Amino acid sequence: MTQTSVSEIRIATRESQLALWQAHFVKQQLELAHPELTVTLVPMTTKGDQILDTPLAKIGGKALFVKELEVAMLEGRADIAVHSMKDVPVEFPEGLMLNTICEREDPRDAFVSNQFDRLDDLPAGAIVGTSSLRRQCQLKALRPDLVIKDLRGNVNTRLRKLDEGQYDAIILAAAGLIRLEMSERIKHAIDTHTLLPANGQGAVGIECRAHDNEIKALLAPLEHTATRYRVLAERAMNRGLEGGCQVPIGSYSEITDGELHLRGLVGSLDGQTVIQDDIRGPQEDAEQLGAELASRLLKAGADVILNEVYDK
Ligand SMILES: NCc1[nH]cc(CCC(=O)O)c1CC(=O)O
Repeated sequence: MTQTSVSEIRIATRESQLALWQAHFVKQQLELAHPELTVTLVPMTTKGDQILDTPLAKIGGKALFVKELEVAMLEGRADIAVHSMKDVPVEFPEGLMLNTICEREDPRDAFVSNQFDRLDDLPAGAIVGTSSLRRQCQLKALRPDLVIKDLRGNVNTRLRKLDEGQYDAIILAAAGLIRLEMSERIKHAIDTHTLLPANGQGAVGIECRAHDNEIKALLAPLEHTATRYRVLAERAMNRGLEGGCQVPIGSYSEITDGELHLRGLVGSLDGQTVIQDDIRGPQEDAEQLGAELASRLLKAGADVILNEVYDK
């Protein structure tokens, strides 16, 4: 038990099923680590949850999903916010910080379909649903014959649209399906060499007030060191590319015996140009490795691609 005068932690959370699952998961972990502690959920709807019919890239990107939660923490209506790391903007507002990164779930993208078992089985002209520019560009590069159609909404909405026959297959993060106990919908987890995941995919992070030492002490047992290094490297790469909003960027890292291996990708929206590189180094250098890989990618032509994407 940590010595602290804090007896309650309030978790600001979005109301989507996945967000609630993650908040409950953190609540459970906190209660396990600190049996005396009361943990409550403060659910709220964000702009990102309200605007469901417009591609994310057009409405300002990921920040829309976290703003309300951050304001609640700054105003003292909540103490922590639980995020999917891949939805957390690379920079934090003054007074808040990302304190904790929990152990990563399956980081891969999942192929979900009612008729087909694998990406390779899709016939020419098959309609694949995803709104992620990262998935779109990699899919187009792999299979220029597929038709990629926008797909927004929470996990259940996306599955419903597939079941209604609007798509032949959809791509979702495996982690979301696993957490919502729908892993039977995963026909095939696409290996990371075929489809490079988004930075932080599958990892849950906890944000809190930067100077709230009591809360930080209570969060400490939830930290997973290897996941932290990996996610820090991936995020540093995105930061180096200024990949704050929705962009066709993939970054994924693994650690073997303390050595971190980071792979990065920037692609054009049509999938015609894909720039890839990788870097290795001690896990402690996670952020430098990410920054270094970003500058290599920029030099190799990612700057031109990204400027085009931002202009659109
Ligand atoms: N962009 C929405 C989002 N944010 C996190 C996940 C899944 C879980 C995760 O990556 O931690 C998803 C769903 C998806 O991309 O299919």
